[in-house]
Amino acid sequence: MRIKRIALQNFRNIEQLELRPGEGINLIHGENAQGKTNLIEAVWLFSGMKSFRGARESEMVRFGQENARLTVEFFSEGRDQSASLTLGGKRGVWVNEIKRDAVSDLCGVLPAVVFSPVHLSLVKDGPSERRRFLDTAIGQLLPSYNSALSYYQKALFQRNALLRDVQYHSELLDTLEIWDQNLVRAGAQVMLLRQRYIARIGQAAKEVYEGISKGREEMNVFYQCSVEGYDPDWDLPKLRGELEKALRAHRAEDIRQGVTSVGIHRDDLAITLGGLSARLYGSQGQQRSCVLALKLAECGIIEESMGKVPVILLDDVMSELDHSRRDYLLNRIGERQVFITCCEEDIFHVLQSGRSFLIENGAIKGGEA
Ligand SMILES: Nc1ncnc2c1ncn2[C@@H]1O[C@H](COP(=O)(O)OP(=O)(O)OP(=O)(O)O)[C@@H](O)[C@H]1O
Repeated sequence: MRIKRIALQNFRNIEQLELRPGEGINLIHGENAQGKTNLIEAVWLFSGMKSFRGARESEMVRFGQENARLTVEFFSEGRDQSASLTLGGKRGVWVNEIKRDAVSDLCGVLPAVVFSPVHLSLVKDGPSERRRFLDTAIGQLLPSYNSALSYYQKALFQRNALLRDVQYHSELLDTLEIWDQNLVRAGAQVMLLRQRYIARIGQAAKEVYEGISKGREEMNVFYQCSVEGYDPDWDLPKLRGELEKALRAHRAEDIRQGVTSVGIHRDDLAITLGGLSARLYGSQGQQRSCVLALKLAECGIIEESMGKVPVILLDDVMSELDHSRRDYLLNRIGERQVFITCCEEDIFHVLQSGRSFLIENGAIKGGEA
Protein backbone atom coordinates (compact mmCIF):
# COMPACT_ATOMS: atom_id res chain seq x y z
CA MET A 1 0.00 0.00 0.00
CA ARG A 2 1.32 3.42 -0.91
CA ILE A 3 0.04 6.98 -0.54
CA LYS A 4 0.44 8.88 -3.83
CA ARG A 5 -1.01 12.27 -2.92
CA ILE A 6 -2.00 14.12 0.24
CA ALA A 7 -4.13 17.26 0.05
CA LEU A 8 -5.04 19.22 3.18
CA GLN A 9 -7.17 22.30 3.68
CA ASN A 10 -7.65 24.25 6.89
CA PHE A 11 -6.15 21.51 9.02
CA ARG A 12 -4.53 23.09 12.12
CA ASN A 13 -1.90 25.60 10.87
CA ILE A 14 -2.13 24.22 7.31
CA GLU A 15 -4.24 26.44 5.07
CA GLN A 16 -3.56 24.52 1.89
CA LEU A 17 -1.02 21.78 1.30
CA GLU A 18 -0.39 19.25 -1.40
CA LEU A 19 2.29 16.57 -1.20
CA ARG A 20 3.19 13.73 -3.54
CA PRO A 21 5.29 11.40 -1.41
CA GLY A 22 7.75 8.85 -2.66
CA GLU A 23 7.38 5.09 -2.29
CA GLY A 24 10.00 4.70 0.45
CA ILE A 25 11.28 7.19 3.01
CA ASN A 26 9.81 10.70 3.06
CA LEU A 27 11.56 13.17 5.33
CA ILE A 28 9.49 16.15 6.43
CA HIS A 29 11.81 18.73 7.93
CA GLY A 30 11.47 22.26 9.21
CA GLU A 31 11.85 24.40 12.28
CA ASN A 32 9.72 24.00 15.39
CA ALA A 33 5.99 24.72 15.13
CA GLN A 34 5.85 24.72 11.32
CA GLY A 35 3.32 21.89 10.89
CA LYS A 36 5.36 18.67 10.71
CA THR A 37 3.38 16.84 13.39
CA ASN A 38 0.15 18.28 11.98
CA LEU A 39 0.91 16.61 8.65
CA ILE A 40 1.62 13.26 10.35
CA GLU A 41 -1.56 13.58 12.43
CA ALA A 42 -3.62 14.26 9.30
CA VAL A 43 -2.36 11.07 7.61
CA TRP A 44 -2.92 9.08 10.82
CA LEU A 45 -6.61 10.06 10.91
CA PHE A 46 -7.11 7.91 7.79
CA SER A 47 -6.32 4.81 9.87
CA GLY A 48 -9.81 5.30 11.34
CA MET A 49 -8.41 5.94 14.82
CA LYS A 50 -8.57 9.13 16.89
CA SER A 51 -5.77 11.72 16.99
CA PHE A 52 -2.70 10.26 18.70
CA ARG A 53 -2.40 13.61 20.50
CA GLY A 54 -5.80 13.10 22.07
CA ALA A 55 -7.20 16.10 20.18
CA ARG A 56 -10.88 16.67 19.61
CA GLU A 57 -12.06 17.13 16.03
CA SER A 58 -12.86 20.81 16.53
CA GLU A 59 -9.31 21.45 17.76
CA MET A 60 -7.89 20.22 14.47
CA VAL A 61 -9.83 22.68 12.31
CA ARG A 62 -7.77 25.77 11.47
CA PHE A 63 -8.60 28.66 13.82
CA GLY A 64 -11.35 30.84 12.36
CA GLN A 65 -12.51 28.18 9.84
CA GLU A 66 -15.58 25.95 9.98
CA ASN A 67 -14.24 22.81 8.35
CA ALA A 68 -11.02 21.03 7.52
CA ARG A 69 -10.84 18.89 4.40
CA LEU A 70 -8.33 16.04 4.11
CA THR A 71 -7.83 13.82 1.08
CA VAL A 72 -5.43 10.99 0.31
CA GLU A 73 -4.99 9.14 -2.93
CA PHE A 74 -3.36 5.76 -2.54
CA PHE A 75 -2.57 2.51 -4.28
CA SER A 76 -3.87 -0.56 -2.48
CA GLU A 77 -5.18 -4.01 -3.40
CA GLY A 78 -3.97 -3.57 -6.97
CA ARG A 79 -5.80 -0.32 -7.76
CA ASP A 80 -5.80 3.44 -7.22
CA GLN A 81 -8.15 4.51 -4.44
CA SER A 82 -8.99 7.64 -2.49
CA ALA A 83 -10.36 8.64 0.89
CA SER A 84 -11.55 12.01 2.20
CA LEU A 85 -12.48 13.39 5.56
CA THR A 86 -14.25 16.59 6.52
CA LEU A 87 -13.81 17.65 10.13
CA GLY A 88 -15.77 20.33 11.95
CA GLY A 89 -19.34 21.53 11.37
CA LYS A 90 -20.04 19.44 8.26
CA ARG A 91 -18.32 16.18 9.12
CA GLY A 92 -18.07 13.44 6.54
CA VAL A 93 -16.10 10.39 5.44
CA TRP A 94 -15.73 9.12 1.88
CA VAL A 95 -13.92 6.09 0.51
CA ASN A 96 -13.57 6.05 -3.26
CA GLU A 97 -16.09 8.89 -3.30
CA ILE A 98 -18.74 6.81 -1.55
CA LYS A 99 -19.99 8.37 1.65
CA ARG A 100 -19.49 6.32 4.81
CA ASP A 101 -21.23 6.63 8.17
CA ALA A 102 -18.34 7.16 10.56
CA VAL A 103 -14.59 7.73 10.76
CA SER A 104 -14.27 4.22 12.20
CA ASP A 105 -15.41 2.93 8.78
CA LEU A 106 -11.90 3.81 7.63
CA CYS A 107 -10.44 1.04 9.84
CA GLY A 108 -8.51 -1.35 7.64
CA VAL A 109 -8.74 0.90 4.55
CA LEU A 110 -5.41 2.62 5.08
CA PRO A 111 -3.65 0.92 8.00
CA ALA A 112 -0.88 2.92 9.66
CA VAL A 113 1.49 2.66 12.58
CA VAL A 114 2.48 5.87 14.33
CA PHE A 115 5.32 6.75 16.64
CA SER A 116 5.44 10.16 18.29
CA PRO A 117 6.98 11.41 21.55
CA VAL A 118 3.65 10.77 23.32
CA HIS A 119 4.22 7.06 22.73
CA LEU A 120 7.33 7.10 24.90
CA SER A 121 4.88 6.71 27.78
CA LEU A 122 4.74 3.08 26.68
CA VAL A 123 8.12 2.55 28.33
CA LYS A 124 8.28 5.47 30.78
CA ASP A 125 4.85 5.38 32.40
CA GLY A 126 2.78 2.92 34.40
CA PRO A 127 1.16 -0.38 33.25
CA SER A 128 -2.07 1.21 32.01
CA GLU A 129 -0.23 2.68 28.98
CA ARG A 130 1.13 -0.75 28.07
CA ARG A 131 -2.27 -2.38 28.53
CA ARG A 132 -3.73 0.30 26.24
CA PHE A 133 -1.08 -0.51 23.63
CA LEU A 134 -1.89 -4.23 23.84
CA ASP A 135 -5.64 -3.66 23.74
CA THR A 136 -5.42 -1.40 20.68
CA ALA A 137 -2.98 -3.65 18.84
CA ILE A 138 -4.82 -6.92 19.50
CA GLY A 139 -8.25 -5.33 19.11
CA GLN A 140 -7.34 -4.11 15.61
CA LEU A 141 -6.61 -7.69 14.58
CA LEU A 142 -9.26 -9.61 16.52
CA PRO A 143 -12.75 -8.21 17.11
CA SER A 144 -13.38 -11.14 19.53
CA TYR A 145 -10.72 -9.60 21.80
CA ASN A 146 -12.69 -6.35 22.03
CA SER A 147 -15.87 -8.23 22.92
CA ALA A 148 -14.17 -10.27 25.67
CA LEU A 149 -12.48 -7.13 27.03
CA SER A 150 -15.67 -5.12 27.15
CA TYR A 151 -17.57 -8.04 28.78
CA TYR A 152 -14.80 -8.27 31.38
CA GLN A 153 -14.85 -4.53 32.08
CA LYS A 154 -18.62 -4.56 32.67
CA ALA A 155 -18.32 -7.58 34.98
CA LEU A 156 -15.46 -5.91 36.85
CA PHE A 157 -17.51 -2.77 37.39
CA GLN A 158 -20.39 -4.84 38.79
CA ARG A 159 -18.09 -6.94 40.99
CA ASN A 160 -16.40 -3.87 42.46
CA ALA A 161 -19.78 -2.30 43.25
CA LEU A 162 -20.88 -5.55 44.89
CA LEU A 163 -17.67 -5.87 46.92
CA ARG A 164 -18.48 -2.60 48.62
CA ASP A 165 -22.06 -3.76 49.39
CA VAL A 166 -21.01 -7.22 50.65
CA GLN A 167 -19.23 -5.57 53.60
CA TYR A 168 -22.67 -4.69 54.97
CA HIS A 169 -24.86 -7.37 53.33
CA SER A 170 -23.19 -10.78 53.62
CA GLU A 171 -26.23 -12.41 51.92
CA LEU A 172 -24.88 -10.93 48.65
CA LEU A 173 -21.88 -13.29 48.70
CA ASP A 174 -23.68 -15.73 46.38
CA THR A 175 -24.08 -13.01 43.77
CA LEU A 176 -20.34 -12.38 43.97
CA GLU A 177 -19.79 -15.94 42.79
CA ILE A 178 -21.78 -15.18 39.61
CA TRP A 179 -19.65 -12.14 38.79
CA ASP A 180 -16.50 -14.15 39.49
CA GLN A 181 -17.58 -16.70 36.90
CA ASN A 182 -18.18 -13.94 34.35
CA LEU A 183 -14.77 -12.42 35.07
CA VAL A 184 -13.10 -15.80 34.73
CA ARG A 185 -14.76 -16.60 31.41
CA ALA A 186 -13.89 -13.28 29.71
CA GLY A 187 -10.62 -12.74 31.60
CA ALA A 188 -9.09 -16.08 30.63
CA GLN A 189 -9.95 -15.42 26.97
CA VAL A 190 -8.20 -12.03 27.10
CA MET A 191 -5.21 -13.57 28.90
CA LEU A 192 -4.83 -16.22 26.22
CA LEU A 193 -4.95 -13.66 23.39
CA ARG A 194 -2.50 -11.34 25.22
CA GLN A 195 -0.18 -14.30 25.83
CA ARG A 196 -0.16 -15.23 22.13
CA TYR A 197 0.23 -11.65 20.92
CA ILE A 198 3.07 -10.89 23.34
CA ALA A 199 4.95 -14.01 22.28
CA ARG A 200 4.63 -12.84 18.67
CA ILE A 201 5.44 -9.16 19.14
CA GLY A 202 8.18 -9.99 21.66
CA GLN A 203 10.09 -12.07 19.12
CA ALA A 204 9.60 -9.51 16.33
CA ALA A 205 10.56 -6.52 18.54
CA LYS A 206 13.67 -8.34 19.73
CA GLU A 207 14.80 -8.79 16.11
CA VAL A 208 14.10 -5.15 15.19
CA TYR A 209 15.87 -3.92 18.31
CA GLU A 210 18.91 -6.01 17.47
CA GLY A 211 19.06 -4.20 14.13
CA ILE A 212 18.56 -0.75 15.68
CA SER A 213 21.18 -1.26 18.39
CA LYS A 214 23.57 -3.30 16.22
CA GLY A 215 23.24 -6.11 18.74
CA ARG A 216 24.69 -4.02 21.58
CA GLU A 217 22.00 -5.08 24.00
CA GLU A 218 19.12 -7.54 23.91
CA MET A 219 15.53 -6.43 24.24
CA ASN A 220 12.96 -8.80 25.69
CA VAL A 221 9.25 -8.45 26.24
CA PHE A 222 7.29 -10.58 28.71
CA TYR A 223 3.69 -10.91 29.73
CA GLN A 224 3.42 -9.94 33.39
CA CYS A 225 0.16 -11.62 34.16
CA SER A 226 -1.36 -10.62 37.48
CA VAL A 227 -2.16 -14.23 38.37
CA GLU A 228 0.50 -15.64 40.70
CA GLY A 229 2.75 -18.37 39.32
CA TYR A 230 1.71 -17.59 35.72
CA ASP A 231 3.37 -19.72 33.09
CA PRO A 232 3.28 -18.77 29.37
CA ASP A 233 2.49 -22.40 28.53
CA TRP A 234 -0.88 -22.32 30.29
CA ASP A 235 -3.76 -23.19 27.98
CA LEU A 236 -7.32 -21.83 28.21
CA PRO A 237 -8.69 -24.33 30.81
CA LYS A 238 -5.59 -23.79 32.97
CA LEU A 239 -5.90 -19.99 32.66
CA ARG A 240 -9.55 -20.23 33.70
CA GLY A 241 -8.75 -22.47 36.65
CA GLU A 242 -5.88 -20.32 37.90
CA LEU A 243 -7.81 -17.05 37.55
CA GLU A 244 -10.72 -18.55 39.45
CA LYS A 245 -8.34 -19.74 42.20
CA ALA A 246 -6.70 -16.30 42.40
CA LEU A 247 -10.05 -14.50 42.68
CA ARG A 248 -11.06 -16.82 45.48
CA ALA A 249 -7.72 -16.42 47.28
CA HIS A 250 -8.00 -12.61 47.14
CA ARG A 251 -11.69 -12.46 48.00
CA ALA A 252 -11.37 -11.49 51.68
CA GLU A 253 -8.86 -8.76 50.85
CA ASP A 254 -11.04 -7.56 47.94
CA ILE A 255 -14.07 -7.27 50.24
CA ARG A 256 -12.01 -5.32 52.78
CA GLN A 257 -10.70 -2.93 50.14
CA GLY A 258 -13.78 -2.80 47.93
CA VAL A 259 -11.82 -3.47 44.71
CA THR A 260 -10.79 -6.50 42.67
CA SER A 261 -7.06 -6.93 43.15
CA VAL A 262 -6.33 -9.63 40.58
CA GLY A 263 -7.23 -10.02 36.92
CA ILE A 264 -6.39 -8.69 33.49
CA HIS A 265 -6.93 -5.08 34.59
CA ARG A 266 -3.74 -5.48 36.65
CA ASP A 267 -1.60 -7.08 33.89
CA ASP A 268 1.56 -5.49 32.55
CA LEU A 269 4.04 -5.91 29.75
CA ALA A 270 7.62 -6.08 31.01
CA ILE A 271 10.23 -4.57 28.68
CA THR A 272 13.86 -5.36 29.48
CA LEU A 273 17.22 -4.44 27.99
CA GLY A 274 20.06 -6.79 28.81
CA GLY A 275 17.83 -8.24 31.54
CA LEU A 276 17.17 -4.87 33.24
CA SER A 277 13.92 -2.92 33.25
CA ALA A 278 13.93 -0.47 30.32
CA ARG A 279 11.73 1.90 32.35
CA LEU A 280 14.06 2.04 35.33
CA TYR A 281 17.47 1.73 33.71
CA GLY A 282 17.13 2.57 29.99
CA SER A 283 18.67 5.77 28.59
CA GLN A 284 16.46 8.17 26.57
CA GLY A 285 17.83 6.73 23.32
CA GLN A 286 17.34 3.14 24.47
CA GLN A 287 13.78 3.82 25.59
CA ARG A 288 13.03 5.49 22.25
CA SER A 289 14.53 2.50 20.44
CA CYS A 290 12.36 0.09 22.49
CA VAL A 291 9.14 1.88 21.56
CA LEU A 292 10.26 2.04 17.96
CA ALA A 293 11.02 -1.69 17.95
CA LEU A 294 7.55 -2.42 19.36
CA LYS A 295 5.89 -0.17 16.78
CA LEU A 296 7.78 -1.69 13.85
CA ALA A 297 7.06 -5.17 15.19
CA GLU A 298 3.36 -4.25 15.39
CA CYS A 299 3.61 -3.15 11.78
CA GLY A 300 4.99 -6.56 10.74
CA ILE A 301 2.14 -8.35 12.54
CA ILE A 302 -0.50 -6.16 10.83
CA GLU A 303 1.15 -7.01 7.51
CA GLU A 304 1.05 -10.76 8.17
CA SER A 305 -2.47 -10.74 9.57
CA MET A 306 -4.25 -8.25 7.31
CA GLY A 307 -2.20 -8.76 4.16
CA LYS A 308 -1.74 -4.97 3.82
CA VAL A 309 1.48 -3.05 4.34
CA PRO A 310 0.80 -0.21 6.80
CA VAL A 311 2.17 3.28 6.29
CA ILE A 312 4.74 4.14 8.97
CA LEU A 313 4.54 7.59 10.58
CA LEU A 314 7.53 8.56 12.71
CA ASP A 315 7.23 11.93 14.38
CA ASP A 316 10.38 13.40 15.89
CA VAL A 317 11.95 10.01 16.28
CA MET A 318 15.51 11.05 15.42
CA SER A 319 16.42 13.08 18.47
CA GLU A 320 18.38 11.11 21.04
CA LEU A 321 19.26 8.41 18.52
CA ASP A 322 22.94 8.02 17.68
CA HIS A 323 24.31 7.85 14.16
CA SER A 324 24.02 4.09 13.70
CA ARG A 325 20.45 3.97 15.06
CA ARG A 326 19.42 6.75 12.64
CA ASP A 327 21.16 4.94 9.82
CA TYR A 328 19.18 1.76 10.59
CA LEU A 329 15.93 3.68 10.64
CA LEU A 330 16.51 5.64 7.49
CA ASN A 331 17.94 2.88 5.38
CA ARG A 332 17.00 -0.49 6.74
CA ILE A 333 13.36 -0.53 7.69
CA GLY A 334 12.34 -2.28 4.54
CA GLU A 335 10.21 -1.61 1.56
CA ARG A 336 7.47 0.25 3.36
CA GLN A 337 6.36 3.83 2.84
CA VAL A 338 7.60 5.90 5.75
CA PHE A 339 7.06 9.53 6.79
CA ILE A 340 9.68 10.87 9.20
CA THR A 341 9.66 14.34 10.69
CA CYS A 342 12.72 16.10 12.09
CA CYS A 343 14.11 19.57 12.67
CA GLU A 344 17.73 19.15 11.65
CA GLU A 345 18.71 18.98 8.02
CA ASP A 346 22.02 17.30 8.76
CA ILE A 347 20.44 13.86 8.94
CA PHE A 348 19.94 13.89 5.18
CA HIS A 349 23.47 12.80 4.48
CA VAL A 350 22.60 9.45 6.09
CA LEU A 351 19.66 8.93 3.74
CA GLN A 352 20.62 6.73 0.81
CA SER A 353 17.32 7.00 -1.02
CA GLY A 354 13.99 8.71 -0.51
CA ARG A 355 12.57 12.19 -0.66
CA SER A 356 12.75 15.20 1.60
CA PHE A 357 10.31 18.08 1.97
CA LEU A 358 10.74 21.38 3.78
CA ILE A 359 7.68 22.64 5.64
CA GLU A 360 7.32 26.28 6.69
CA ASN A 361 4.32 27.87 8.29
CA GLY A 362 2.05 25.00 7.26
CA ALA A 363 3.14 24.91 3.61
CA ILE A 364 5.61 22.81 1.64
CA LYS A 365 8.39 25.20 0.66
CA GLY A 366 11.08 22.98 -0.74
CA GLY A 367 11.95 19.44 -1.71
CA GLU A 368 10.04 17.42 -4.20
CA ALA A 369 6.43 18.32 -3.52
N1 LIG B 1 -6.43 24.46 15.05
C1 LIG B 1 -5.32 25.13 14.76
N2 LIG B 1 -5.33 26.21 13.95
C2 LIG B 1 -4.22 26.89 13.62
N3 LIG B 1 -2.99 26.55 14.08
C3 LIG B 1 -2.91 25.48 14.89
C4 LIG B 1 -4.06 24.72 15.28
N4 LIG B 1 -3.66 23.71 16.08
C5 LIG B 1 -2.33 23.84 16.21
N5 LIG B 1 -1.87 24.89 15.50
C6 LIG B 1 -0.49 25.37 15.37
O1 LIG B 1 0.25 24.51 14.51
C7 LIG B 1 1.63 24.83 14.72
C8 LIG B 1 2.50 23.70 14.28
O2 LIG B 1 2.32 22.57 15.08
P1 LIG B 1 3.11 21.19 14.89
O3 LIG B 1 2.82 20.41 16.11
O4 LIG B 1 2.80 20.55 13.60
O5 LIG B 1 4.64 21.68 14.88
P2 LIG B 1 5.96 20.90 14.46
O6 LIG B 1 6.42 21.42 13.15
O7 LIG B 1 5.76 19.42 14.58
O8 LIG B 1 6.94 21.43 15.60
P3 LIG B 1 8.02 20.72 16.56
O9 LIG B 1 9.26 20.54 15.76
O10 LIG B 1 8.19 21.77 17.61
O11 LIG B 1 7.43 19.46 17.09
C9 LIG B 1 1.73 25.23 16.19
O12 LIG B 1 2.32 26.51 16.28
C10 LIG B 1 0.29 25.31 16.67
O13 LIG B 1 0.02 26.45 17.44
